[in-house]
Formats: sequence, C-alpha cells, structure tokens
Amino acid sequence: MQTETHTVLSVQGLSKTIGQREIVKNVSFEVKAGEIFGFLGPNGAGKTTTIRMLVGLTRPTKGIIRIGGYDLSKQFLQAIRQVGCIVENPELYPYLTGRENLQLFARMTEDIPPARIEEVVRLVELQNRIDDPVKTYSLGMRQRLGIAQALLGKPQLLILDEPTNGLDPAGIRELRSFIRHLSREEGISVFISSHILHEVQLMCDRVAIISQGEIVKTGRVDQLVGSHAKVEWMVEPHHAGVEKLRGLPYITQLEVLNNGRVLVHMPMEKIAETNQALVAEQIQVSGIRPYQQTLEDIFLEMTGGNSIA
Ligand SMILES: Nc1ncnc2c1ncn2[C@@H]1O[C@H](COP(=O)(O)OP(=O)(O)OP(=O)(O)O)[C@@H](O)[C@H]1O
Repeated sequence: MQTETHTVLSVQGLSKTIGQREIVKNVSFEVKAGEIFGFLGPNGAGKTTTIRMLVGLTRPTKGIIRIGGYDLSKQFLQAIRQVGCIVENPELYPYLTGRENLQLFARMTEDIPPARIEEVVRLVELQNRIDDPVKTYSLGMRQRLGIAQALLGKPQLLILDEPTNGLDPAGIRELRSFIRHLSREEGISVFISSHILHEVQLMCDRVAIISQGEIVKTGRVDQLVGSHAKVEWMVEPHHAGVEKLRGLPYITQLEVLNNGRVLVHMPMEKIAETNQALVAEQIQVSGIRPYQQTLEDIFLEMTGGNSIA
C-alpha cells in the first residue's frame, strides 16, 4: 500500500562527465507522490542533461536513479514504465487529428485500452478539438496533446523539460492551471524544468535550484520564500539613526533605499521591537509592509548575483 508521501523519484549522487567536463555534479533530490517539483536553473546549468539521465537517454557517470522504487540502471523497463515525458517538443503528426495521433501512439505501446484515450483527452481538456488536424492547433494545444500522449501508459511521474518555452502569457497561465488540475485528478507527480522563476514559484510545491551542475538549494517554495522574510519600512529620509538598526542581533541585512525606504531582513515577529528601536531614535515611521521575496531574489543570493536568464 502506497502512502501519500511515498517517493516516486529518488536521485542520489548523480554526476555526468562529458569529455573532461563534469556537467552534472553529485545531484540528489526526491520527488514525492502527487507533488509538482520544479527544477530551476539558468541556461546551461545542466537541467536537460539531468533529465536525459532520468529518462534513460544518457547514462550517468555516477549515481543512482530510482523511479517508483525501481533502479533505472538495473530494472530499466520497470522503471521507465513509470514515466511519461516530453524532453524536446512533442512528436506529433500534423496532418493527423489529435485522436489519430493518440491512437497511433497507443498502438505502438502495449496494453493501452481505447477507453484510456478518451480518459486522457478529457484530462487535457481537448474534447472539442480532438478530431481536428494537429496542424490547426495552437502551440499550447500541441503541448497538451503531447502530455496526453505521455499520460497514456498511466505513469506515476510526468517529466516536462521547459514546458512553457514558446508559449505566450495566456498559454503559460493555461498550462499552469492545467498542470495543477492534472496532478490532483490523476494523483500524478510532475517534474518541471524551467529557467523562469516566476513560473516555478506559481506552479510548483517544491523546487531544487541548480547552478553550474550543482544543486544549490532544495525546499518547499513557500518555505524558501517565507524563510527569507524582508520588511520594508517607510521612514523619514536621510536619518542617520536608521543605521543603528544594524546593531540589532536579529537583523541580518539592512538596505537603505531612496526616498526613506529601508529594507530590513528579519523575522516577522520582531516588527514591534524594531519599531520601538526606530521610535527610540526619534525617527518617524510612516509605513511598514512585508516585502515578498521572489525565488529570483533567493536565486541571486544563492548564486552570488548571477542572473538566472
Ligand atoms: N553532449 C555534450 N557535449 C559537451 N557538452 C555538453 C553536452 N551536452 C551538454 N553540454 C554542456 O553542458 C552544459 C549543461 O547543458 P544542459 O543542456 O544540460 O543545460 P540546461 O540547464 O538544460 O540549459 P538549457 O536550458 O540551455 O538547455 C552546457 O554548458 C552544455 O553546453
């Protein structure tokens, strides 16, 4: 009996060296059942190389990959049956209809009953257009048909490499809500690579941040963002007393911005105490508001200021 939090994908000490260069370095993470997991990093960080190893397209130099409990290097077929994936763009026949594409794919794969085709069409919400030729589909609809194809074999894990690439903002929004719906309806885990922090932040439950082949951070999105709470204070400009806040032990960072705005890195429960310190310095406070850090801010801190894109 599988519990809700069993591990669907486990990666331990994964490395890949090509020529003299170690492209993926000792990468470890786990994806739990039903979780949407973001794999985030700038271009060239090693995301695609990692995914190619996860789906058996290239062999790791070192490390263990377990999918649904099966060791990919020893029980390849059992392990790979647990995965549906789109690594590059979905391979679709443009002159066939969506349904014909799915039927063709189902025939090439064993054990897929026709009823499953209807099920995946409903899951990806393509019922109204499934009998139209794929060449009339938008990029977002092609993505969804590709996902339907990947879902035919009822995988436990869906792997999507940069699924928002090429989509317009409306298409990205649609994909985001669709992935959430899918994960809930099918109870499937989704592994999504992306270089777009905003997307990952909105779509994923947990993320691993990869930079130059190494994982620099893993955690729940809400905790990553929440643990780096910043508070923005509106105070009278150019007051030297503000600098005294640096002496408070719980303040880890203080940035004096223009127009009397001060960004303070601190625990939220210390707001009243900080306010008293400002009042003691006879500084007028005209406003306080939490400053919601984005994953982008965290990424910049992690990678020492190298931008993600
Ligand atoms: N077959 C290869 N031979 C040599 N170098 C490679 C090979 N495959 C990837 N690389 C290099 O490894 C690094 C990581 O590439 P990878 O494609 O995994 O990154 P990525 O994070 O997916 O980035 P992108 O989004 O740009 O694809 C890059 O510097 C790339 O040039």
